[in-house]
Amino acid sequence: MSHSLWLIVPAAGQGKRMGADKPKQYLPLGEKPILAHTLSRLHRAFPTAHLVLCLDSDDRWFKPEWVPFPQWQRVAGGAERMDSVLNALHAIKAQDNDMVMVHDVARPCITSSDLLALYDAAQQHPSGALLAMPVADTMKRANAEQLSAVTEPRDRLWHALTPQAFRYALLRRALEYAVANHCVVTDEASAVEALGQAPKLVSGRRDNLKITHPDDLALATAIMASQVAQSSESERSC
Ligand SMILES: Nc1ccn([C@@H]2O[C@H](COP(=O)(O)OP(=O)(O)OP(=O)(O)O)[C@@H](O)[C@H]2O)c(=O)n1
Ligand SMILES: C[C@](O)(CO)[C@H](O)COP(=O)(O)O
Repeated sequence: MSHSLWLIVPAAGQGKRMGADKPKQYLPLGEKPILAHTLSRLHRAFPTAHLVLCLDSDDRWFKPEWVPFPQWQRVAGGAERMDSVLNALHAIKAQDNDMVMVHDVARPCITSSDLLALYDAAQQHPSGALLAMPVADTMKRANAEQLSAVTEPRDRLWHALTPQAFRYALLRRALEYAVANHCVVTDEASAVEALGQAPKLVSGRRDNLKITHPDDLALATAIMASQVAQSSESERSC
């Protein structure tokens, strides 16, 4: 039996660190807003998936024309990212074994190859999977005066990215457990880890940037231009 794929896109953040006059997902990258780029990348990889978009109830900027999916629904965001995702899980009519993939709206540079690799890994691993990047730099822990107090060993240390994908029943149980136990988790994998399970780390591209600060906008624009140039180059060489 084949199981449905649900794409949950938390997009109810305020973008405080960006400090713009609107939430960062509505800032333009080239000819369209960040939100439209992210949804378009997801749609290119999974055109028949069901999209669940978490938006703030007071959102004044969203336009349905930016959604390329034929099947989609809007749900209210919550106080934290984890509350937005849990609202989405409560709103959908999914089967326990359906696959749920969660992707930040603020990561518009995601590629189809990473999306498909993550999906395959999540199908194979009962505890789910997340895109991640091994830490490349020497890691310092600061003291209260922002002096470099300790160098932390970086072996087996990874940066967590999105998307992260899990079976519906597991992810819902994990986030409900986190809420009931007052654990604030910043990604889905942490909630699953709190149940004693270990999701698979899938090595992802280093250009899957989360737009967070103002200078990330120029970086994302450059990444997208380079990705477009690379894909037309590979099409020409076929
Ligand atoms: N209550 C919240 C908070 C965040 N998000 C989403 O979670 C993702 C990751 O959050 P982050 O990059 O921290 O975005 P913001 O919360 O908007 O940024 P900031 O922390 O600077 O305010 C984003 O896609 C954001 O829209 C959400 O859906 N609901
Ligand atoms: C989910 C995430 O993007 C993985 O890196 C990240 O944890 C979100 O964190 P934030 O505190 O909401 O920026």
